[in-house]
Amino acid sequence: MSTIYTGPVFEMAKNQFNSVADYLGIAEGHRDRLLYPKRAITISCPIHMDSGETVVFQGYRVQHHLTLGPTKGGTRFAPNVDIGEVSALAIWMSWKCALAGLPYGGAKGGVTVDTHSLSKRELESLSRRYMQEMIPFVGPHIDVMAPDMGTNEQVMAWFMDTYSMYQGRTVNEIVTGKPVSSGGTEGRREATGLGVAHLVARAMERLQMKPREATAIIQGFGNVGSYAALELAQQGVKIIGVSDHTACYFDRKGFDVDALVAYASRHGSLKGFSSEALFDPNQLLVQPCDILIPAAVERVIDADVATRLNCRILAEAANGPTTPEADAVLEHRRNEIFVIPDILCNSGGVIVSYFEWVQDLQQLFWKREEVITRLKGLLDDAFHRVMARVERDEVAHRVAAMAIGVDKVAQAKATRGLFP
Ligand SMILES: NC(=O)C1=CN([C@@H]2O[C@H](COP(=O)(O)OP(=O)(O)OC[C@H]3O[C@@H](n4cnc5c(N)ncnc54)[C@H](OP(=O)(O)O)[C@@H]3O)[C@@H](O)[C@H]2O)C=CC1
Ligand SMILES: O=C(O)CCC(=O)C(=O)O
Repeated sequence: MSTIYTGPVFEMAKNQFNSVADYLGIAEGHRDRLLYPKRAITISCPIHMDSGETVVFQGYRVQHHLTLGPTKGGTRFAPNVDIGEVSALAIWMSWKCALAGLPYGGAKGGVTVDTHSLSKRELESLSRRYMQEMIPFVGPHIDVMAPDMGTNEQVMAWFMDTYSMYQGRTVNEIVTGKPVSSGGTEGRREATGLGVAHLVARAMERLQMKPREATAIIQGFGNVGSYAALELAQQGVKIIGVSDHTACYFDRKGFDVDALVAYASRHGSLKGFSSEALFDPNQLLVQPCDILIPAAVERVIDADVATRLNCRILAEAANGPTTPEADAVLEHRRNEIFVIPDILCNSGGVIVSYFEWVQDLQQLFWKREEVITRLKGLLDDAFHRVMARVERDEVAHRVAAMAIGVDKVAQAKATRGLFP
């Protein structure tokens, strides 16, 4: 099939899917309908810049499948966003939601933009224009957006407000990851990082590792990386390496995570935090540690890096950090490195987004404790199902996790009449 879906990130999602389809015995003739997105929307967002000129930004939204309910997924504002990347991210959302047992298909959206170059007013204009252009294609029972790289609670509030003004009433349930004051839920801000740390704790239990003796390195110090660091530090794990786009630090003595978070929120990045601990970002992932957490962009662990990894647990907080070639290396190293695959590892975010959507639809709001208890329950359930499959079929952790997700979507399509 010739398609618009191209590029290295899409090829990765396709390659992973085909490996899982081989394992599940899905016939060739049924694969395209499971893999290729149902809808891909491309928009142009003309924005009046502070300079007086008008700049047109390209935006996307890809809705992967509609079999289990509305589609769900984040919106990414980043310089290299393209239709292939967004489609891969939407496909991964589908397997992630199905693995967690959420009544959603996957979606993802984005705008090709470097948000660091925008003023707050320009960012608001772009956010509002993006949602305005998407109004015909989204809805609380069609497609529900959320934050991803480069977007945050404020952007979600602008999305919600733009959609609500069009409807003439407040429609909280159109997006998740909103501020609590605008119909957001307690716990969503920290949900992804907290979920990562919770699953790392489960992995440590299985490996009989003690958190107070463990060290961690985290690449990416935004929403996910910073909350994962805070939660792991609470467990007693020593954070010995951190990085963002602007700086990279490594110190075997460990960092004061509260100080890192306070610095990053005051300065907008980690740049300037320390001059003694500055480190080469290209060497960070291969430093010796117990827990390695890529929490930034895709494809940072290729075959070469995988060969040189020096960790016991690889917790994939980012989407798609590990290439299929690296997976082949990790398969040989399966007794050395315990992988928590992305669609399991970072699923805490969409799980609490689901809770937010449910609360908004009911206009009945839960206490933080209830949100977190339910989150941990769903994460534990998914973790145990993945581990049971790994043990039963002796497959890699990623294959087991994806197989549960793909199988659920395939079964739903079959009962609705896709497969004869
Ligand atoms: N937010 C969520 O709820 C969820 C996010 N994810 C995934 O987690 C990852 C991070 O998302 P999120 O934390 O929300 O995004 P943010 O935009 O909040 O943070 C991204 C972080 O990654 C850093 N970064 C970007 N490029 C690089 C690089 N090449 N090397 C090192 N650091 C880099 C950024 O640095 P700087 O600020 O300097 O640019 C920033 O610290 C993404 O893969 C996302 O898809 C998955 C599930 C849910
Ligand atoms: O919270 C959500 O709905 C989606 C989060 C997301 O984009 C992701 O899990 O990759």
